[in-house]
Amino acid sequence: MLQLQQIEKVFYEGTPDEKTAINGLSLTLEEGDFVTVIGSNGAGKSTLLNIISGVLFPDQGLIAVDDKNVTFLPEHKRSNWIGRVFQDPMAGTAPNMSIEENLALALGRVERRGLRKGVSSKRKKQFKEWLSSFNVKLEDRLNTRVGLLSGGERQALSLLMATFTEPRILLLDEHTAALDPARAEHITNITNDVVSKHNLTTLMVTHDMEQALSMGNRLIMMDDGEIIFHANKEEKDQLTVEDLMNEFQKAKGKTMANDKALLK
Ligand SMILES: Nc1ncnc2c1ncn2[C@@H]1O[C@H](COP(=O)(O)OP(=O)(O)OP(=O)(O)O)[C@@H](O)[C@H]1O
Repeated sequence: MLQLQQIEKVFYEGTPDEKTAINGLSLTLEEGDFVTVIGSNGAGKSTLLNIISGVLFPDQGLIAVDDKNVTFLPEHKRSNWIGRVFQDPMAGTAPNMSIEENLALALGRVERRGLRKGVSSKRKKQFKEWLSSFNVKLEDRLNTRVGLLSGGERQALSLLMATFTEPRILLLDEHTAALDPARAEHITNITNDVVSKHNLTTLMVTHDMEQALSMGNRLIMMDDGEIIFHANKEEKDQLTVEDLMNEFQKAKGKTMANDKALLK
């Protein structure tokens, strides 16, 4: 359902700062695929998500969703079928608006209507149901300003806002990295639940190789804008963190002191 063909993205082309961020990358995702994306700093992971979401356009190559060419479709025209959660809990939600206003806005993006004056009681009931399914105790705080929520609560809300509209593609950009281990685990569990509940086609960037191995049905490793290793479900189930480090070394001829080199 998502096809990336020979994607190329170069920053500052023709200048001394020229940097090839994505280098002839091709990738096809089937409906319901959940791909974890790992790679060293500057490997091109965020650029890849930015190109899929229309924040950036590629210099070359083609992006198709459900066989429709969307390569140069602007970001705002993709927002009704792409959900995205960022690393920064402050991103993706409006801090001065309440939980219910944020949810209504997210819904409005898809239902093609803006924020109405107030939220109907039927809608409030729906919001409460959605929130309680996430087990973060936000269902009785619909009128709380989002800026007052903890990082974990905000990430849960962002994840809900990115998924309750059942987007065609869900993009997760290190969305648990800024959280303490207990909260990160909770968001990880919610992510697994919501992705499987809606059978969402998902790309998740992470620096946590354990997480990359335990989540999803496919894994890709990137370096220098290329996919240097790809594992399907069966292969992934057999892999260890050490295997991933070996693959990285094999592909790049680099020696790593420890997994931090790939993780961070
Ligand atoms: N807007 C930009 N302008 C110029 N260079 C950029 C821009 N965005 C990314 N780059 C460069 O492109 C390369 C890939 O960056 P990208 O952020 O995609 O890597 P990443 O794999 O997400 O890294 P990290 O794990 O550190 O977040 C890097 O060298 C980066 O400096």
